[in-house]
Amino acid sequence: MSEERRSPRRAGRGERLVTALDQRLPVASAGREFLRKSFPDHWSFLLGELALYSLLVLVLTGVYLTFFFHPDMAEAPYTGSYAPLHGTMTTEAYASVLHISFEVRGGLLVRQLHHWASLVFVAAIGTHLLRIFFTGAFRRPREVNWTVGVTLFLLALLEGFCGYSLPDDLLSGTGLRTAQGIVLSVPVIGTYLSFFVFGGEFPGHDIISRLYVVHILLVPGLLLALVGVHLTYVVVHKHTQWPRPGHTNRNVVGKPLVPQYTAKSAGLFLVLAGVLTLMSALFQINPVWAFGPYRADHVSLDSQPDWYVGYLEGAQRLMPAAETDVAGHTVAWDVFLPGVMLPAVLFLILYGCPFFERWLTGPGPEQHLCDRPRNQPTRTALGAAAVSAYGVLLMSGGQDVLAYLFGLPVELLTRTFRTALFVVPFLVYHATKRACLGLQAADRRRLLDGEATGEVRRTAGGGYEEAYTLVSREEAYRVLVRDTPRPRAEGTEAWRWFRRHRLRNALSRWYFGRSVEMPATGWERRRVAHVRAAPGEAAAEGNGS
Ligand code: HEM
Ligand code: HEM
Repeated sequence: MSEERRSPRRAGRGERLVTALDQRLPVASAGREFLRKSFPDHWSFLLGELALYSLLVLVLTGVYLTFFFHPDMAEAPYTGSYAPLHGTMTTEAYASVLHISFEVRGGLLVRQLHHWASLVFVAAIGTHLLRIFFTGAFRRPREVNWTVGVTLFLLALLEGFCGYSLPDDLLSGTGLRTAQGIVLSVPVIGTYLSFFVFGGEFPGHDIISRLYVVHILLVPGLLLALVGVHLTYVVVHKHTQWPRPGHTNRNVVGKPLVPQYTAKSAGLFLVLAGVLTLMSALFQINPVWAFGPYRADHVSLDSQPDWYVGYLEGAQRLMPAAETDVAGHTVAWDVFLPGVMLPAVLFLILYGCPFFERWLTGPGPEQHLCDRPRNQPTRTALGAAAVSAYGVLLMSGGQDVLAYLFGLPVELLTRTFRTALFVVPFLVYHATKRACLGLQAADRRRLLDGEATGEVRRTAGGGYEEAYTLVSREEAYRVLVRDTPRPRAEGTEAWRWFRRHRLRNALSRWYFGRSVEMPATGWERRRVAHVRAAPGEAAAEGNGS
């Protein structure tokens, strides 16, 4: 377990206040070590906090909205202040959203703030997940925290979808209709499930009030409880950090929680809240009055879900029509595969990531230093390919809008995206892997030949040469300290033991087999001798298994 680095310094005002309170109420003494917890100074560590603070904005704005929102599907003619809809039959829910938007003081701002915050929330979680993935911060001992994180991601998507459906406008109703189609496509139990969820025929009279309970009670409760578990794990395991001189697998170097980190973090919250408020004041989002209330026989041309659900929509649009009859039950593969199987497989893969890598490496030491993505070419290439596949699906979800915008036939775009879904990730995988190996080779060259200073010198023989300097100690350390698990090799004891595990061996060679050797012996090693660790620091390449 890591130990935190302390340096002598004067206690700040915040710390003195805490000490004074602690003397009067000793409960805080238990948290003393917590107050001195160090936080590494790198922007990518702020993504998790961005998710945390957008969640806070969501809870605050969401509570305000609950004062005015009516989760009721009873219909009545609209009589509010938005004249174009006067006399139109709308549900109570829809009318209350118009009421929030046009009559409640600050209502529209808070609604827009809630919606913008939800988009930033999911985006922050997504990028946070990618940072954890690409730096290998899910490895031992953080596997369980990764699974807590994936569950948070799942809940966030569910929460966003429920919220989006609450206003009962044409767009949210179209989304619910799609969701019902997906539920119906579940073989054998689909019809019963749909009746159970919607309380009868679609849309019924219950779905909004049910989604409301899920949206304001069930999922936020689970989210907040799991965020608590998630952050407790972060405190217990301590942060990962980037390799630099003095940053080792056994310590955490950074600013203490109180006062420096708290100030920085509070600043981040204020900036986020300010930017979100500005966006909500300036940029319109989800103008439900323009879409009109939901009617089962209406659909607008460019109906689009929020971006994080767009990949599912895209998958549905790309899937060719396919149905089979099995023992009197219709299996609608064209809805079931993209609507149920795709997200299920996606999340299973996400849950499995740390365990898959662990299975390939076998038991190993705890890893507290972040991987530079280039040092794990296969993992990085797989991640990049997955992101590109996600991008293709997202664009396919908007294929009608793209067709309209560029004057292209929708069928042409559908066929193009179908091909792209297979070709693009394949190309991205290979290009990324090559790029990672190329970057490693460039690192090695820079270590051995030094860095060009930009100075050109005249040699004694009359020629010209470029001047080089040795790379800095910090840079060399960053390159040399890396985790390079070896694939299982034939002929060793381990190989004999692992002969029974052919699949595992083959996967291990594919996953860890390609990497550029860094200077390790003889003159090469002497060339980078200035990087040799000071006492107490991790030796160069000492972090590998
Ligand atoms: C509601 C959503 C989430 C919140 C509020 C949240 C918050 C945080 C915070 C504040 C940290 C510490 C700072 C940092 O390393 O960024 C953190 C670390 C971590 N998070 Fe999340 N997170 C969320 C979702 C996720 C997801 C979706 C994953 C992965 C699937 C994940 C995995 C992790 C891991 C493994 C760490 C430890 C990283 C390290 O020590 O470097 N989190 N999270
Ligand atoms: C935690 C993540 C949350 C997400 C991602 C989220 C997302 C959303 C979205 C996208 C909408 C539709 C907004 C619109 O009409 O433009 C919405 C509506 C709503 N949300 Fe949330 N929300 C979250 C949390 C909460 C919480 C904690 C509460 C209450 C305690 C809440 C209460 C509401 C209410 C009452 C509405 C309907 C009002 C309206 O649409 O104007 N939300 N939510």
